[in-house]
Amino acid sequence: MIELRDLTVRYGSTVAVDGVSLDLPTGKIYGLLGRNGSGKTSLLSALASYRRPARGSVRFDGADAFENPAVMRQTCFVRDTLDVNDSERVRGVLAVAGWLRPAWDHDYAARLVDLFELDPRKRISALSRGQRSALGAVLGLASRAPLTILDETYLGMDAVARSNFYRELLADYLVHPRTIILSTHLIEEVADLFERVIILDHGRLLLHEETDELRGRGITVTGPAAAVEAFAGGHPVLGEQSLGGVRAMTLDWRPEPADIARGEAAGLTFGPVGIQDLFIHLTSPSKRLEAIR
Ligand SMILES: Nc1ncnc2c1ncn2[C@@H]1O[C@H](COP(=O)(O)OP(=O)(O)OP(=O)(O)O)[C@@H](O)[C@H]1O
Repeated sequence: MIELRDLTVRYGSTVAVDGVSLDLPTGKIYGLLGRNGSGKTSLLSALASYRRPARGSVRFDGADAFENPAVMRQTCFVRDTLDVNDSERVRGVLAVAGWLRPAWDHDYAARLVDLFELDPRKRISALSRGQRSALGAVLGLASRAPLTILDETYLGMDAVARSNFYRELLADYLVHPRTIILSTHLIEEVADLFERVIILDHGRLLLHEETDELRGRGITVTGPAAAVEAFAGGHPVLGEQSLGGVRAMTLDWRPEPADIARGEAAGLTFGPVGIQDLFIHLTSPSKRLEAIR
């Protein structure tokens, strides 16, 4: 169990993380979401002992995490800076990771390097943005660290590389379960990987919930625009999209089976709530107070 208690991170007078308390059972994939500047990187930096909290604590299985060598060996924090020397070569960075990381898998790292078409001889300074991201993904996955934190590392990757990354992450996690925290703005793309979702808003914890429960908070109804609008009645709308005469509306409402049957008879189809719609709804300024219900 990872326990955050009243975790507070400050930069001078800026409070980046404001009294966050969270219990994170190990062996799950977490999605950490929040708008720009909401405190995600600051929280993850404190979690990985990169930054001393101004107040509060992080405990791993009861042990204080800050600058605790035993805990730090178990933690792999990959952020976009990669924390490597730009004059280093890819193969050198991988060799150091293999030396530092107790569970590093050399063969797996080599397979990932091939998959992402990385040239091991290249210097870090010569990598494109996407290649740097791919190297971050290799470092994060092949470390097999009990706590693996990926802070928007895959943002620079193209769609093919990201899809390879998501597939690899899930496949490797199923064989080697560990705690993985993914911070991302590509919410809908990654949401299927999340077992739990954590949302930060202005440094505070807005929500920590099972993904399935979140998806069940409402319903998405799709069909001819007029029928969708009639079905929606006055229920709060979390998001909507239109294409031609077809409309999809996400509603903050759990209809009864009889309502669904009535809707289906009118040609409507139903699905779960999109995490991104919910995120936008919950973090838009007027909705913040409704978040914890
Ligand atoms: N080194 C720093 N010095 C001063 N203020 C900082 C520093 N790093 C972050 N902050 C401030 O702390 C707050 C939280 O920033 P943080 O980087 O943790 O947010 P984030 O959720 O990761 O944002 P983004 O999604 O834009 O990457 C912001 O107000 C930011 O301006």
